[in-house]
This record gives sequence, C-alpha cells and structure tokens, in this order.
Amino acid sequence: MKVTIVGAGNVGASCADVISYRGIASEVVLLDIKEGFAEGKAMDIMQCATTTGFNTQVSGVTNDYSKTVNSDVVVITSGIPRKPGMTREELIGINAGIVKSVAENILKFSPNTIIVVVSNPMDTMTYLTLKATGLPKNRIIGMGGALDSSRFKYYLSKALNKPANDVQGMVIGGHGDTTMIPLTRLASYNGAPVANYLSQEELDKVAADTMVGGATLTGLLGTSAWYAPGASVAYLVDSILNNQNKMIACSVLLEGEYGQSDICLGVPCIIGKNGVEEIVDIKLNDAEKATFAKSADAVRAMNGDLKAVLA
Ligand SMILES: NC(=O)C1=CN([C@@H]2O[C@H](COP(=O)(O)OP(=O)(O)OC[C@H]3O[C@@H](n4cnc5c(N)ncnc54)[C@H](O)[C@@H]3O)[C@@H](O)[C@H]2O)C=CC1
Ligand SMILES: O=C([O-])CC(=O)C(=O)O
Repeated sequence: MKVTIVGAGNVGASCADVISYRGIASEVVLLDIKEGFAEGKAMDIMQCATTTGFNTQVSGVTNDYSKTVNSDVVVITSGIPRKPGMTREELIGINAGIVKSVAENILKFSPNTIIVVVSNPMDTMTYLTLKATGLPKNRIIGMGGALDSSRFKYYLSKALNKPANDVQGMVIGGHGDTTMIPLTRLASYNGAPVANYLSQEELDKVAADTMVGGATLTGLLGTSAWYAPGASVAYLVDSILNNQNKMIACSVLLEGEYGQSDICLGVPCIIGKNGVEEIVDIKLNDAEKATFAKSADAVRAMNGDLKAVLA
C-alpha cells in the first residue's frame, strides 16, 4: 500500500516516521516544495530501517507529483503552522491556496485516492478540499479529533492519576481552541464513568486544558506540535489501509447528521478501506447538542471566507 504525504515538515515527517516504523504501509512518498527537503527527511528516516527494523520504502521528492502516482492515501500537511499567540483560523489566508492546489495536483496522479487533510484551520481546509475536488464524501477525511481525543485522554489520565491507555474518551466538534467539544459525560476509566472519580471542577479543567492543548504546546515550542499530530495521522491511515473499522472522531461532510449540513465537522466515524464507512450517532444530550450547534456556527462562518478561493 502506498501513502503520499504532501508537506515534509514537522507533522508530515513525523507521520512518515510512525507509518514506516509501524509498517503501516509498504511505500511512503514525502513531497515538499522546498528543494531537497523531502529527500533529506526520507533519507534520514530510511537510515532507521536497520536499527528499528522496518521494511517500508520511504522516498522524498521536490514538487514532482508523478512520483505520487496511484497512492492509496494522500495526507496533506503542507502549509504554515501557527506561532504563539495565534489561532489556527489565522492561517486560512495562506493555507487555503496551498491546500487547494495540492489537492488538485494529487488527483491528477491518484484519482482513486483517499485524502486526509491536516493543514489548519483543518475543518475549513477539509471542506475546501471536498468542494475543490468534488470527490465523494467518504474519501475526504479531516484529522483533528484523533489528536484532540488523545490529548483529552492524556489530561484525564493525569487528573485520575491512572494510565492513559485505561482511559476512554472522545472530542468532537471543530478542531479549534473554542470549538472543540471534549465529551466528559461519556468518558470512562475502564468502563466506569470518570465522573465517579473526578469532581465537576476537575472535569471542567480537563476539558479546558484539552481545548487549548495545541495552543499550550505552541507556547512551549514556538511552533505547533508534531509528534502526537503525526502519530494521530498514522493511526487514522492504519485504520484505512488495514480496514480496521476503528471509530475515530474525524471531520467529515455532514448531510443532516448531528443536525448539520454542508459543513465538515468532527464526529465519530467508522474508518475503513473506503475511508468514512459510517457516521455514528453517539446520542448527545440537549446541552451537548447545543454546544455542537455553536461549534458548527463558528466553523461555518470561517468557511464563508473560502468564497474567493473557490470562485
Ligand atoms: N489537524 C491537526 O490536528 C494539526 C494540524 N497541523 C497543521 O499542519 C500544518 C503543517 O504543520 P507543520 O508540519 O508543523 O509545519 P511545517 O512548517 O513544519 O511544515 C509544512 C511544510 O509544508 C511545506 N509546503 C508549503 N507549501 C507547500 C506546497 N505548496 N506544496 C508542498 N509542500 C508545501 C513547507 O515547505 C513545509 O516543509 C500546519 O497548517 C499546522 O497548523 C499541525 C498539527 C496538528
Ligand atoms: O495547535 C496547532 O496549531 C496545531 C494543531 O492543530 C494541534 O496541535 O492541535
């Protein structure tokens, strides 16, 4: 199976590293516009093969889309990341043009591919990719919820003082500092509601920390995070290529589900060989439904800024 990653920067290269290390695909192509950069990243990753023991073939190219031909999955991580103090939404001006042209180039060589959109503002970039390519909705998947959910479980595990892998939880809604919805009511510690162990105040703090999880790391690192984002993309790609049918919160086109239409927003999806196999209704309560509607309003307003790019 072949995966192309467009944008060999922090997130793209980290994703290629996890995909090869875990043997998720047999071939990974990294593509970047910076001369020699993707080639260098690919060579560096390939020089791990004998020490970490993988057989994936990783190669790098400078803007040569012919090398991406017949990719099963293409990941878009090209574009600029935010700096401390910025929101993801502020990246739209530069990233919209990049994402649109990348998506169009990809399709020339891989008309049957599934596209995973990572560049921010991710929900709006996913919607843009869908509109610009006209691909069926099951083949355009925005990655944000997998990462946000892993951060949610990290903060829950810290509050519970228990291992993160014993914690279940999901974040839906927009992939933004104010639009994310950590579902604290449904989170559990090995099946028991986390509310059995944490006060409302503690749960509120976990939710608040999760929502600004990306901003916190951006403040610490000077640019946005990459290890967990790269690993989250690899997790999603694994579920597609190996038809795992995992339930993962992803940004996908809604056509009435969760009361929304004509918008890409994070909802629980079954992810398998066709991309989005199913959108799962996890039965939100009235308060959660209202928060979801507010999140959708904010993302829809952002999508309005795409008019010029889509014209
Ligand atoms: N959805 C999510 O959960 C996450 C999204 N992101 C987003 O992912 C994007 C990438 O972040 P980083 O890897 O940290 O940035 P980075 O700056 O390290 O890498 C971006 C790469 O894209 C390349 N690039 C720019 N224009 C291109 C084009 N037209 N064609 C091919 N390559 C091009 C650049 O040369 C650079 O190497 C950002 O927009 C960031 O906000 C980052 C983390 C998580
Ligand atoms: O915070 C950012 O800008 C990058 C991102 O989406 C994340 O790490 O969640």
